[in-house]
Order: sequence, then structure tokens, then C-alpha cells
Amino acid sequence: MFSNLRKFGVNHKKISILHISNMCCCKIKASLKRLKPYVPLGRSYSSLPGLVGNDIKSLHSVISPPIAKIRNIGIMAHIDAGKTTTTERILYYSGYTRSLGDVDDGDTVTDFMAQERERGITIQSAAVTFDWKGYRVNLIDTPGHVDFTLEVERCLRVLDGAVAVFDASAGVEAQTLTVWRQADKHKIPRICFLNKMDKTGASFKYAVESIREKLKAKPLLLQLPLGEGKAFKGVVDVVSKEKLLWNHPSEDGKDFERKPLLETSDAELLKETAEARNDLIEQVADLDDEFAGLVLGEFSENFDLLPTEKLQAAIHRVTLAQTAVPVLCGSALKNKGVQPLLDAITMYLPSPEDRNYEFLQWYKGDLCALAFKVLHDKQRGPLVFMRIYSGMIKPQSAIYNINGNCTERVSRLLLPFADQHIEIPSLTAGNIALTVGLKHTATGDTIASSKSSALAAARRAEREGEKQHRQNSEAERLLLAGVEIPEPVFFCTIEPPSVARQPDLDYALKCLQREDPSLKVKLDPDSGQTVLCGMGELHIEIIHDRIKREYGLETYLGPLQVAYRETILNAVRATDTLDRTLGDKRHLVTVELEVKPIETSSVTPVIKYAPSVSEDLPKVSQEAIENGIHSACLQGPLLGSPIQDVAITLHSLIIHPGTSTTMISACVSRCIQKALKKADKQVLEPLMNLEVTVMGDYLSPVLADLAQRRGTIQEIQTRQENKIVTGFVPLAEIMGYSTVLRTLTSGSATFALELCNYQAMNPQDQATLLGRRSGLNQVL
Ligand SMILES: Nc1nc2c(ncn2[C@@H]2O[C@H](COP(=O)(O)OP(=O)(O)OP(=O)(O)O)[C@@H](O)[C@H]2O)c(=O)[nH]1
Repeated sequence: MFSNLRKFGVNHKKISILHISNMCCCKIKASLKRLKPYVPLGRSYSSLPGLVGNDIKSLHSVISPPIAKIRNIGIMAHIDAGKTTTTERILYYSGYTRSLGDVDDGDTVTDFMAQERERGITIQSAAVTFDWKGYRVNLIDTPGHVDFTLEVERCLRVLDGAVAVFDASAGVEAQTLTVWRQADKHKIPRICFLNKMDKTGASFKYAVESIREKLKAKPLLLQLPLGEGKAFKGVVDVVSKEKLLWNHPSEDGKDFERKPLLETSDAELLKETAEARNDLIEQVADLDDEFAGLVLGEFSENFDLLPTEKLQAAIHRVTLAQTAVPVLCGSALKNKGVQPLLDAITMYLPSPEDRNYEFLQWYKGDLCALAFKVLHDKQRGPLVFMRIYSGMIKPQSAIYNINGNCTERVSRLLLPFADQHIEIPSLTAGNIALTVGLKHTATGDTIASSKSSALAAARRAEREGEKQHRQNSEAERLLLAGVEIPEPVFFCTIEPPSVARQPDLDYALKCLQREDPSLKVKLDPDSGQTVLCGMGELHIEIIHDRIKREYGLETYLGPLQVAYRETILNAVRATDTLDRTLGDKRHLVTVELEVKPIETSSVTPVIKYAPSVSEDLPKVSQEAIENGIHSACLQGPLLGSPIQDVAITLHSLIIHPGTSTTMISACVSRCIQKALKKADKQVLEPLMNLEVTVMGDYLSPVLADLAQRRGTIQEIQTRQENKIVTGFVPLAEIMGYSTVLRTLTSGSATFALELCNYQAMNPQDQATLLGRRSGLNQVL
């Protein structure tokens, strides 16, 4: 581990011990993989199909494919399942790259950010556009690391369909479960690709069973593998009863043999395939009435006569309805099975018009788009990736940002093609566009053609909402993103190299926040230092790295700290009076309130008013009171952490005429602080769901170590020769875990972490933490 990290350190000239330990997060393999220096891409790309020189006319036919022929697809998976390798093969076979990229060599197209190449993990989702057999495929590569779950969810929002890639030797892994649930939430039709069929331990049967059991999905086996592990040589197409053989393993896999199974030469295999096909037909017939009619009617006697196209059409419908998932298999690394996967993407996953987006009716053909990714390009400024749901975007035109309530101008429109971008004159519904010139649009913003168009859409949405008795606000109805941004769990201070460079740091952080809404930046009110808050150690490390690389700023990070929360254990009342004369004006407020514990798991306090207060309370005073409450709850009395699980009731409020709203807020805030100080207090710490995959031989030391980390084991399952340990562990105990786990297991274990909730610390641990924070206890 450390030798790899040192390599990283050398590459970056200077790297602190802190960063080395920060790097050691979450997924051992992720950090260990391929820390390589940045090498500019020496890849060769093909030009767009049908594009002769820069001929705009031929370009027009290329950029406006019929909507039925568009597929907006994402690839999702657990880390290391092979998303990037599969994407690389897809780009190669579709003709967009002329050579094969390799994650292990750090020269893939989608991992185009420098850090991605160095660390070998996919941080940013890059949208890539290519064609396959007359279809336009926009492919978004989603990251698999737990720190970037938000990024995955945001990308899912703009997809019409997804391919879930699995490591066939591991089946369904922790991160896939998370992403699968997110895809369920956004109702995204999926197909499964069991990758790594060439790997020792690969098991088609096991992986299919784990899809059935863990994902609670109905797998439709469209293929059977020909051999497993080293013997894997191709697949059988169950639908067409053909075998597909990649006979030359050393070659690029472009050429393969597709032969019908024959009674004479493949009797056994044909029998097995015919059985699998009959099972498939029955399964699909159970889920699709139209197909059931066909099967029970003219083909009931002999399923063999059932035309392939009819079965394919029914599988398409069932996939769209999400009542089952087609399953395919292959080995991206060994160049086997990727072309049939591409066929399946075009055949079974939906086009934009197959998806029923409710909000489209409100726009009536006007522009409606979602900005799902912002990148900062040194030459061109911010580049905003947009999914267009309806209408059209043109360069040199104005657009209206609903979230930002501002009008902006698109200067240029580009077709995203990894790190090549091709200028285009317009882009229509269903497509993914890359816009240049938008100065304020951030990731997650909804775009309309103009303010009046957005207002008209809002009115239509309101009428619809009234019909269905929905209570959403105008903005909520129109905003498409709907991605909840989780609260950060880690924070640390960040300092520029000199005070003079603070504005540069502020600018860099502002840009990075536009790209990544899960990054929070705040000012420490006591020290005046800038504080970075992120979703994980790796997240903060990457932000630090990008500031150096992209903005040329060598910044210094303070120690990484866990974001604790606080709560109270009993109800308390407090009264406070603020009496201040400023100039000739007297400001006088008296407030009496009660703070009591409730269970919400939220840092937003529940606010109540006693009837005597709520009568005749002017709106401005109410706003001032609530501002005071919210600001007081941001900093608890124990650690200065946010207060969770409280309800605040205002019992009395006396305001002297002429008192400013600022003074009302200040008095309420002070009174709450007073009440919180009187209450019995409790520190809450982030508790993580942990899944460790470890060889059986190393199980005991891993369990012993987890016990020392205050971990709770929930379950230990056996998966082939591995043990899968699931449980909970406090986040504070898991920093730098990857280094320890590696030492304990000779590098053979992997782990995944996810925030579960905030739990009360026991009195002893709390006392130790408070002692450490106040400097009284320096031992730990
Ligand atoms: N044996 C085998 N190894 C594979 C296959 N596909 C990918 N790999 C290897 O698995 C490792 C991970 O592959 P990636 O393509 O980076 O996986 P990923 O899912 O994109 O990983 P992240 O971007 O880090 O989430 C690399 O070492 C690949 O060479 C396969 O079909 N067979």
C-alpha cells in the first residue's frame, strides 16, 4: 500500500502524511489500483460517422437522429466490476476509437481526467456519444466509488436505460445494491452484463442467483456462457439459438463467429439451449399479456416456431415495464461478448419517447433540459452537459435557468466525445448536449427557453397538481433534478499558500461547488478559516488535488475531522431579554421558549408557536424568529456541531415597537443557546454500514480488528472461498482502514462503506472525544 502511495507522493512532488492516510479510504482496491503518472492520451479517435470534413449538411443528419433511434444509457456497477473496460470495448467496436484503451495502462477515453488515470478510478461521469447499427447511443459512465454516490444518482436522473455490470465471480456487491435502488427510484429499465466470465471463480449460475436473491429482480437469461473461467470462449444466444465464438483470444475481438446450433454437431448444447429458450418464453409470457396470447395461441404446440422478433419485442416491453431484467455475459477484458451487449442495448432498452416523463406535457414542446454536469475548461470556461427532454437548444441563444432564476446565453453547442468536442448548430429533444458560455448554471439546474415559458409550464403543472391534490410548490414541480444532497460526513480546514491568494482559492471552490453540489464550503466563525465539507476521505483528497492541478494553487489541509452532531436528552425552558440602544433607537425583545428532544433524524428543527404567540405574528417577525432558531441550531454547545432531533416551541414573545428583525433573531438565537446549555446533552456520531469481503483464512483477524473499532457484526455470509462480513462501524474508527485491512489480509480484502445514520456515543467515548477537543486529554 505505502509503496504505491509513495509513488503517488513522488508524482505530486509533495504530499503530506495526512493525504497518505486520507487516500486510504473505503475501497482498498480503489486506492491501490494503478497509481500512475499522467501521460497525455496517445489515443486515436475516428471522426463522426457520416461526417465528411466539417460539412454542416452532413453533420445535420448526424446530429439529429430520429428520437426512436436514440438511447441514453448509463453503466452502473460496484467498483472494479469492469465498467470502464466495458465502455472502452463499446467505443472501440462502435468505431469511435481506433485502438483499445486499458484501465491498467491508464489510457481509457472515459477516465479522461488526469487523476482518474492516476488512481485508476472513475470520478467524473463523462458523456460519450457514438453510433451502433443505425442507433445513436449517448453513454454516461457513472462512478462506482461510495464517495460519489450522489454523482451516480445525478447521472441516473438523465438516463432512459442502464446496463448493470457485475463481476461474474462476485455476483451482486454492496455498491451495486445501492445503485440498483437508486435506479429503482428513478424507474430506469436495466439489462445486466455478467462481466469477467474469464476470471477464475466466475460462475454464471451464482451471479444469476444473486441477482434474483439480492436485487429481488427476475433475470431473463438471454445468453448462456460457453465455458467459465479460463475455458470461457463465447456465448450462446438463447433467443436465436446461435453460438457466438471468439476464436482468437489474442486479437481485438472484432471478428467473431455466429453459427446456428446444429443437431449434428451441437446436440447437447442445442438441447440445453432449447430448454433455456422455452423457460424464457414461459417467463416472458407470464409477464406480458400480448405475448402470452401469442404463445397460448398459434405457437402453443411448438415454441420453436415462435419468431425471434416476436420474442425480442416482448422482452423489450417487459424490460420497459421493469418486471424483469435481461441478463447477458462476457469478458470485456478478453474482448468477448461486448457486441451482443451493444445489440441488446439498442434492442431492449428504451428510447426517450418510450419513457413517460410527466413534466413534458407542461412544456408543450418548449425547451426543457437538465444540467447534469458542469466541467471547467481552461480555454472555454464552464462546460455544461445537458439532457434535453423537449424543444431544442441552439448556439447564440438565451436560455432561462429556473433554479438560479436567471437568463443566460449559450455561446456554442458541442457534441461530447470524451475529450474531443464537435461543434454543432442545434440539438433536439432526447439528446445530450454540451453547452459553452453559461456562467451561472450549476449541476442539477433545470433549463427552459425563457422565464415566460417556465411560468406557463408552472401554471400548467399547478393545474395538474390541483387536480391530483398535490401540495408541491411551484419551483418543486418544475425542478427536474430531485436529487437529495446528503449531509457531508467529513470536514477539514483549507488554507491558500498566502493571504493574497485567498480570492483565488475562493474562486476555485466556487467553480468546484458548481460542478459538485455534495461539496460544501463554509467559513469557521471563530477562526475565519475556510472549511471544506465532503462525503468521504477520497472526496476531499480529490478536491484538494484538483485545486492544485486545475487552479495552480498549492493549498494546505487541516486534519480531517468527522462531522458529529449533537442532541439533547430532556426538555428545557429558557427566557431571555435583549435590550440595546443603537443611536436614538431602543431595541427590546423578550422571548420565552422550550427546546425538547424528538425523533426526526434531521438537523432541521421542528418549530411550533404557542397559540398566544401565533396570533397576529407578522410575517417579518416570524422570519426573524426562524432565522434565529436555525442559526442557533447550527452550533451545539458541546462541539459546535449541528443540533439534531429537536422541537422548539415559542411560548411568549414581546417586541418593543421599532425593534429590528436582526435583534429579534439575535435574541431568539441567544435564548436557544441558553436552553441548550441547561439541557442534558449527547454527541451523535456517523455510523457507517460496512461490508468486508475477505478470504476465509483471514476472517478472524478482521473480526478482532472490527471489535476494537467499536464495530457491530450483523452477518457473515460465504461466497465461494470468501466471507462477506456486514455490520456497522462508527466513521471515526474507520479512517485509514484500508491500510490496516491490507496488512491484516495480505491485500486480499476489499470493503465498502455507506452512511447508515447518526447514533449516540456512549458516555465514555463521548467524554474522551470532548476531552480531546478541549485539549484536556492528549493521550488519544
Ligand atoms: N479478468 C477480467 N478482468 C477484468 C475484466 N474487465 C475488467 N477487468 C479488470 O478489472 C479491473 C477493474 O476494471 P475497470 O474497468 O477499471 O472497472 P470499473 O468498474 O470501471 O472501476 P471504477 O472505475 O474504479 O469503478 C481492471 O484491472 C481490469 O483490467 C474482465 O472481463 N475480466
